[in-house]
Amino acid sequence: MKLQLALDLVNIPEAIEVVKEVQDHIDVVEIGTPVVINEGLRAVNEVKKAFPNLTVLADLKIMDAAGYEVMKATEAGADIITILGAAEDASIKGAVEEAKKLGKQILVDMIAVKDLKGRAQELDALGVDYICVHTGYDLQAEGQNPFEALRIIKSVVKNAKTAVAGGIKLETLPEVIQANPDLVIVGGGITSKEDKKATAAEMQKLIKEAVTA
Ligand SMILES: O=C(CO)[C@H](O)[C@H](O)COP(=O)(O)O
Repeated sequence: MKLQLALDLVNIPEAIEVVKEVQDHIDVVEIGTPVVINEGLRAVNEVKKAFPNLTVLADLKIMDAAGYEVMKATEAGADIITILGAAEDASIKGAVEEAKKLGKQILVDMIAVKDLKGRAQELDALGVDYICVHTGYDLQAEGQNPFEALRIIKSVVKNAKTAVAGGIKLETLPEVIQANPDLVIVGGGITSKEDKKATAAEMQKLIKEAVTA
């Protein structure tokens, strides 16, 4: 089980500062969709250059022209690129094919997918690397969380790794860990804290304890 830090509400220098602080306690750093919208793929490039040993995920939430966008994110230095589960199968196949060619990975974000079970099974058969349940900010604001969705996809996904995102905090991490995802994605649960390093370290500790238990 790995820990991914999601950076959404920062510019490039701020992103680099946050990663400097927590780098010893995370496995993956996500350049969030708002950062890519504000700064472009340059954000992926700058963070990868600053932290070549960290896995960098570009949260492009691709919906179309998938092969091309995966190629551009890869050129910028991304190791994992996201596509939406709601995209056409042709787009998913294009993303997977391009990523495999370039030695990169595809994470499918299931945000807004209604038939989680059915779509997860289809995506699993299409050879994606990760299937991620995600309660976005707009549904978090309505009090929703991704915990039940994680249990649903865990019951059907056979080949892909599973991931979970959406408002996860130190206090809710134990419940997430219990469902045993391969990747736990945390944004505000770390970035909103005064002591980001200590929070990430505590999260990493809980994950390590669970993995070795
Ligand atoms: O992709 C995202 C928003 O669309 C976020 O990166 C993801 O939800 C994780 O951030 P948080 O833990 O703050 O919810």
